[in-house]
Amino acid sequence: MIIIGLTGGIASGKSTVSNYLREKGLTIIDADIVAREVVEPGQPALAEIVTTFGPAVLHADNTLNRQALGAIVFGHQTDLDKLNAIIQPFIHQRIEKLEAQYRAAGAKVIVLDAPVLIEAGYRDNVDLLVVVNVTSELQLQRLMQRDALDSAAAKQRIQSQLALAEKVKLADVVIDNSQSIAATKRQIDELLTRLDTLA
Ligand SMILES: CC(C)(COP(=O)(O)OP(=O)(O)OC[C@H]1O[C@@H](n2cnc3c(N)ncnc32)[C@H](O)[C@@H]1O)[C@@H](O)C(=O)NCCC(=O)NCCS
Ligand SMILES: Nc1ncnc2c1ncn2[C@@H]1O[C@H](COP(=O)(O)OP(=O)(O)OP(=O)(O)O)[C@@H](O)[C@H]1O
Repeated sequence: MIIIGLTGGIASGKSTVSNYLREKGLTIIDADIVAREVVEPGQPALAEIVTTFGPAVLHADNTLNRQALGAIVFGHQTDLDKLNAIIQPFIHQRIEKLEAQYRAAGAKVIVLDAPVLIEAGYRDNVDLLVVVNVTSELQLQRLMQRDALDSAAAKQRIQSQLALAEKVKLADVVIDNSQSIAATKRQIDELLTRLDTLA
């Protein structure tokens, strides 16, 4: 089974790319979804988060208040490091379990869509690293627009990650998402043709 790692910067277009790959029939593991599952009420990661950051990171119904936790960790590296140390092992464990399930089911190719794939030390677990790239101006503009953030908050989130230019250096394949979505899809089609040839 070939594992394709799909990463990029925040708002660089990973979801846009992975949605198209899903449309084309590929199996996707979405790390953002996994990251939500491991903090559901009753999960050990949530209990550790509350012990570390206090009960203000919970809603009244005991679900995680993501906005409150995001306001603490984005822009405060020490707190982000603490959150990563708690949550990343649970995310890894769940991803490995999903990979094993897909392998057992006979999948030939799976895509791991993870925004902090490289930062989380997952580079060596994937066979091909695809990085979705965009100019810094467009990244900031698209992030502000999508998440209704002001420029300072958007920049804090961008700076919480390894610079996109550094990720590009580690990539096997770079998809440039600075033009139209149609142009991006054409690059993905080319990638799929190359994968077909490899398989
Ligand atoms: C801090 C949290 C609660 C904020 O939740 P919120 O719903 O506001 O944002 P969401 O989870 O949709 O993330 C939005 C984007 O922020 C970026 N981001 C998320 N986590 C991180 C992180 N640990 N480091 C750097 N950037 C991150 C990603 O680009 C992501 O796509 C949440 O991001 C979280 O639990 N993060 C830690 C888990 C993690 O590392 N997730 C990434 C998937 S491996
Ligand atoms: N080529 C494009 N042209 C115009 N807008 C785009 C293009 N690609 C993506 N977008 C828009 O930019 C925003 C960010 O894209 P997307 O959500 O796919 O990024 P992401 O990398 O998955 O982000 P995150 O790391 O936060 O999960 C979205 O609002 C999306 O609709």
